Formats: sequence, structure tokens, C-alpha cells
Amino acid sequence: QEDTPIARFRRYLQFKTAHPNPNYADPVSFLLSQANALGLQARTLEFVPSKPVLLLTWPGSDPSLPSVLFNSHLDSVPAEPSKWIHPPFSATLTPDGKIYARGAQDDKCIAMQYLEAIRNLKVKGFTPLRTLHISYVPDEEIGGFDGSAKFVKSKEFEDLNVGFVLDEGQASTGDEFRVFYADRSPWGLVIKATGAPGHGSRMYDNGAMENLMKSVEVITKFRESQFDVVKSGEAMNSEVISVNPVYLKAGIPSPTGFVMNMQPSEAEAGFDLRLPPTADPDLIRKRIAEEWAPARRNMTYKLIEKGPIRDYKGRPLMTLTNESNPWWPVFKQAIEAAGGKLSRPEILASTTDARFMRERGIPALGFSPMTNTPILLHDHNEFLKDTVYLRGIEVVSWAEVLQFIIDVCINSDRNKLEWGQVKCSSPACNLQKAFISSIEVHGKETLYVY
Ligand SMILES: CSCC[C@H](NC=O)C(=O)O
Ligand SMILES: [Zn+2]
Ligand SMILES: [Zn+2]
Repeated sequence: QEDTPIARFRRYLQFKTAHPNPNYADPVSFLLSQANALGLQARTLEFVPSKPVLLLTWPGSDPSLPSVLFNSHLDSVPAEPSKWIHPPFSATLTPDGKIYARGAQDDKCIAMQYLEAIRNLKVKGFTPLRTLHISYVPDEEIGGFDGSAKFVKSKEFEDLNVGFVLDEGQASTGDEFRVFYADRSPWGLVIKATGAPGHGSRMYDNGAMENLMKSVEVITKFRESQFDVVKSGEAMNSEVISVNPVYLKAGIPSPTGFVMNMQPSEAEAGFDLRLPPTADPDLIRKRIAEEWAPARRNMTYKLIEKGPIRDYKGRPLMTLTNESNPWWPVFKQAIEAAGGKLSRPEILASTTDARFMRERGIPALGFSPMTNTPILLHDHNEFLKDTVYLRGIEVVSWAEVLQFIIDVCINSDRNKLEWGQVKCSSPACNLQKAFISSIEVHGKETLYVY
């Protein structure tokens, strides 16, 4: 069998890691064999049975310094094979260099690029000053509660003394690399209406369907108001509140479908909501209670706030992307050293495990080095071009630049300390490892970690 970066990537893509039954055991043993070949230390942690966290370590020459952690998730979202031009776990390589696989972009590319970068650095004879860890975690696609959430709260994680995290980002359709400093808060909203049942031919007020449809109209109007801001170019998709219907449930089933001449007494709809760090969660909670599912319209609702990562006001934490975060200029320099350019840092439209790291007061950036690539995560026919993947390895290899921060504490502004201070666990350091501070942005107070 071929043993090239592309062959190794394709092998990793072939593990069937889709929910609801992701294969974790086989990709973990594959990664373990790769780690052994590279001489990395390896540990498998299991916070929940059969949901392993694989932790690889490349020890630095000064273990007292805060370490760098590269994270990626093992699991993938499902795929509908009949709608793909190549089977989603075949990792088919086409003559024009496209590698088709569920997970090619999200996020099996970075999982292997981290290892290939280490391989290249070892060939160059580079030895790290800081310790570099790589974590491979389960269940990110379903919220990370049995994966990253437990990992970051563990003694094992504490002992890593992590100072900075790189986690997944998203593809860029242009020449510039994208980087993400925050995620949006993921909420699930289920609204239910009840109402009088009756003959399908009768017109009366307060039917369950009527009540639900009124709510759907109100929510649709709100959605349009947010989307208009995006369409007018005033904000990016990830900077507004998104609310998208994901299911509708009503009607009285019959052997041929639904009973057509009966108005049901119950109706339900589900929505995916995402709140950027600039949105006030209390205002949305109020809107839901008063406008979207008001009791006066016989409505009830269930709000599933799949946080738990938030500041004291319930908003997602952000990592600073300016000079006051000593990791930022170094990260930028690493990209530029590889001949890359970064576009304006963004909030991620979706949600990743980075939020769990930020909650620990650790600065975390979302970064998947893919340029000139259509954004295909969770879509049919997800692919990544071989040339883009290989260039990504070069970019990640410049993570060696990250090693040159001697101590993140030195440049941090301690006067800004306000809330959620995190003590540095390194015995060599008396200062805080990471600070969480409150800063005004666009007239709104927001919390950052740096
Ligand atoms: C409840 S958190 C879910 C996490 C998931 N992550 C990637 O797609 C997402 O829907 O964004
Ligand atoms: Zn992902
Ligand atoms: Zn995903």
C-alpha cells in the first residue's frame, strides 16, 4: 500500500464515523499507529464508555511553559449515499484531484494535517520549546457533551496546562484563509400549539394548526429581518441571530397518509436557533414567551440551550484577535510565514468544541486551512482537493512559530481583569494564564478570553 500524505488522508477518511453509530475504535487505532510511527506519546482517555478521547503529546524542551493544543473531532454527520456521486466513505480520488468523503472538510483534514505537520517538522530536526498536544474527541457533531465537555473538565486536561488551542474552522472560497474567534450559541426551540379539534370543513378560531401557523409567520418575519441585514451587506451570516425551521409535526395519520377531513388538536414545530455573542439571550427568551409561543394562543414551548458556554449574561465567549492577545500576532505570523493571508477574523456560524476550551479561559481559534474550496460541510458530495490539503500541511507546519511565545502572561494587561480569572498552573508562573475581560464593542459590553 502507498504511504503518502494523500494515501494516509484517504485511509483516515474511509472509517465510517457517521452518527448515529460512529466507529471510534478503528480510527483511534489508526491514529495511534501513526503517532507511534512519529514517536509521539499517546493516551486514550474514556470519560464515557466507548467514546474515547485520544491524546497525543510531543513534549517540549521547557515543560513549564503553557502548552499548545490542536483539537479535532473523530465523528461525522450522516450522509445519504444515494445522493452522492461517489460513496461517502470511499474517499474516491478523481483525476482532477478531488477527494470525496464525508468528513473531508469537517474535520478529518485537520486531524491528519496536524500529524503530517509534525512529520515535516521532525524531518527538519525541529524540537519544540513548548509541549504540543493533539486531541481527537468524540461526539462533537452532537454537541460534544460526552467528549470535549468532559475532557476539558478533567484532571488530565488541567495537567496539560494548555495556553492556546487551535480547533476546526471552515473552508474559504477565496485565496485568503479564514479564522474564527467565537461560535454562536446553539439553541433548539420546540413550540407546541393545542386547539379545538373539528370537522375539516368548518372554519373556527383557535385551532391548533392556526395557532401554530401564526407563530411560524411571526418567526419567519423575525428571520427575514435578520437575513435582510445579511443581504444588505451590513453583517455576516454569523453576526445575526439565525432561526431556521427544521421540522413540522401535526395531523392525524391514516394508512394512506393523513386524515384529510379532521383538524388536529395538537401541532408542533422545531427550530434551530443560533445566537452570536452580541445578542442578548434575555431578549430572545422574552420574544419567544411573548410572541413566538404565547400562552394566549394556547402555545407552550421547550427551549434547549445547548450551551453551556457563556459569559455571565449567557453569551458565548470570544477570543481576542488583536495585539492584546499575545497568541494572535504569533498565529498571524505563522500563516504569513507559510505565504498565506488571513481574512478578517469571523464568528463561526455553527458551533464547535472550541467553546468548551474558551470556557476554561483558554484562547482558542477555529482554523481549517482550506482556500479556494466550496463550503461543503454537512452537504452532499463533500470533497477537498489534494493540492489544497497538501498546502494546508505546509501552513500547519508553521505552527512552529507558535512555539516562540516565551510566556503568554508577559504582555497581558492585568488591569483589565474582571471576571473569571484563571490561575496559571505552571509552577514557574505567578501571573494568570489567561484573562477574561469585559470590553465594549459596537457599544455593547462583551467578554473575551485572551
Ligand atoms: C449543540 S452543539 C452542536 C454542534 C454542531 N457542530 C457542528 O456542526 C452544530 O450544530 O453546530
Ligand atoms: Zn466539525
Ligand atoms: Zn460538523
